[in-house]
Amino acid sequence: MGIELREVSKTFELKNRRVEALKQTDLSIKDGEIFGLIGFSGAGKSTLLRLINLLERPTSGSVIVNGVVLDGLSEKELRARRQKIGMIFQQFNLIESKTVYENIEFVLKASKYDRSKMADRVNELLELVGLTDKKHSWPKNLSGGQKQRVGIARALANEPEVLLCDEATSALDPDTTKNILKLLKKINHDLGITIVLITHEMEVIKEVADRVGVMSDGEIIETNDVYSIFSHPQHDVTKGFVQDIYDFVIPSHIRETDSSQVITIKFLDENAEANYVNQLYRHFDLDISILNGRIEYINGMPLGFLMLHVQGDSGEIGNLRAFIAESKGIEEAEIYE
Ligand SMILES: Nc1ncnc2c1ncn2[C@@H]1O[C@H](COP(=O)(O)OP(=O)(O)OP(=O)(O)O)[C@@H](O)[C@H]1O
Repeated sequence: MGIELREVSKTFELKNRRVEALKQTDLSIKDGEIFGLIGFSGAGKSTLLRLINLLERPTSGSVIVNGVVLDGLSEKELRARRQKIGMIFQQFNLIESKTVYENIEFVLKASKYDRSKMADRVNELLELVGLTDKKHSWPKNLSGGQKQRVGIARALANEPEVLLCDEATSALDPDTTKNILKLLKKINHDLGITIVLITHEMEVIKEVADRVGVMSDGEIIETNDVYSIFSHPQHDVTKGFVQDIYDFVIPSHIRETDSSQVITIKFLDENAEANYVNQLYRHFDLDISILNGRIEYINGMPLGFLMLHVQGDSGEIGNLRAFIAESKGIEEAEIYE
């Protein structure tokens, strides 16, 4: 089950030109995972996301959600299926003239929800997103985070199997972003809902996603689990995104020569926390000073970076590099400019 895009493409025909927003793409998103799509503006993320619920019709190919071929459905069948695919937006899309309670109730009314159970369902949703005390508030009196919580409650009203998030945290400050991402993780975990989110921030991917697809120029150029994307990015665009989290620059006073070299080591898995530096000091007759260092935790697994300034005999520096190359779980990192 899950979400399958098979040879899907989308071209917009404008008056004087065609825009190939999504080139022919195959993508499988597993049932119950949180899949992140990252890319620069114009990469095609929104187009791909909107193809999953057929808000955009594909120019070619098939969209299959939990075994149902969406592009084979009639408009009426599609409307019914769409209730099983919730969506939240950067600008929240609330109805300003309705209270928080009425905003959620509106979605249930539109789907002809059983009237006798409606109040209970709204209250349950308010509880789930932590807004019970705001149920009679107006959208204009809510913070951005609270507005997005209403958006999430609306999207979950009809018990969807899939939740699509279109830059859902881009209008929020970092702390509020973290809280909303925590809520999305809880929803994914407790309700088993598959989540697809698009973002231009690697922090969001790191915080919440299980797997990630990197988009550039209408294509998914790289797909992997989040740890692998951070530890071994392949494509230059991916390397650029990843570098943002350990933004090391070589200090300008350091002049690199044969006997003065900057080496950045990457520590993988449990080695990220082991004390390799002591070993390096002990084994090599070199002056080693630490210029920068950081450990990231990605889905609970550590990934460490350590930038060293190494001075001494160039042959011995070569030995140190060979030691790093031979040691399991550590390797030299490229510094992507
Ligand atoms: N309805 C449309 N009509 C014409 N061109 C469109 C339409 N929607 C998107 N595009 C074009 O398709 C390309 C991909 O746009 P899309 O919005 O999918 O990218 P994105 O990665 O989501 O960017 P952003 O982060 O800025 O939203 C862009 O060149 C965009 O101008």
